[in-house]
Amino acid sequence: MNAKERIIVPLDVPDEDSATFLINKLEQVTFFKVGLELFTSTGPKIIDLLKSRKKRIFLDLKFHDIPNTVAGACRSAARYGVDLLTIHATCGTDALKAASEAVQDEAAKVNLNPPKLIAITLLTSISSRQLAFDLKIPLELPEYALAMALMAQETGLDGAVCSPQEVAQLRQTCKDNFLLVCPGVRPTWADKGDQKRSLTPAQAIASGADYLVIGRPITAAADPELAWQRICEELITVSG
Ligand SMILES: O=c1ccn([C@@H]2O[C@H](COP(=O)(O)O)[C@@H](O)[C@H]2O)c(=O)[nH]1
Repeated sequence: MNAKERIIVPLDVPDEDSATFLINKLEQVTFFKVGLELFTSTGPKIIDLLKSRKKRIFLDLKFHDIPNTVAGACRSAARYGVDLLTIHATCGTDALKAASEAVQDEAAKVNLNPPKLIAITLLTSISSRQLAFDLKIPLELPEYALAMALMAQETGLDGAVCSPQEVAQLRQTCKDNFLLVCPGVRPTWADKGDQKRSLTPAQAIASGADYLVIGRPITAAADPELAWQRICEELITVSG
């Protein structure tokens, strides 16, 4: 995979027209993420639109519910034929197993490739202080993120979402084929915004990330295509 294919651009916009505008501006981008804002607005229409443009799709709905409910949601998502799908690791092992079985089973029924089901370890907007004081979790942050990733791996998930600051440790400990997807990535020239545990794109790839989710540094730039190209050039120096 070349550096460009490792960048996933989130379409964090309110409607189909705004999404279409970005997709058109970013012609060379091959992988887009559809999250809560856009999917809640457009429903599956946006999936059809991206497929008609031959784009890869990360459906980032971050399921978090009881086993029966997440399994049902995963069945519905598996019918879209998307590439990546998220669930919170904190659903626990029963829900993760049910979700994983559901995507495999439903995709086979409809004769599609199952989406890679990946677990959110700890949102990249959470700091160590918030982990301790807001979430009341007594572990150190890297230890907690690793525990969530290992639980996901043991329950049969395909990968995890983690911040670039934890990815080296997860890469060392998890299996080679366990996908590691990093949001919270920021070039030195971009604003961090609400992201608390960021590294640059080149640092994240050098630390072992398979994919980088990079949104506002590209989508909020005056020239999104130029911002994307600048990031690609920075990445080529580490991954070719
Ligand atoms: O822990 C997480 C999980 C998902 N995200 C999503 O990634 C993008 C990041 O966008 P930026 O504009 O680059 O901050 C966004 O869609 C989040 O929902 C995350 O940031 N952290």
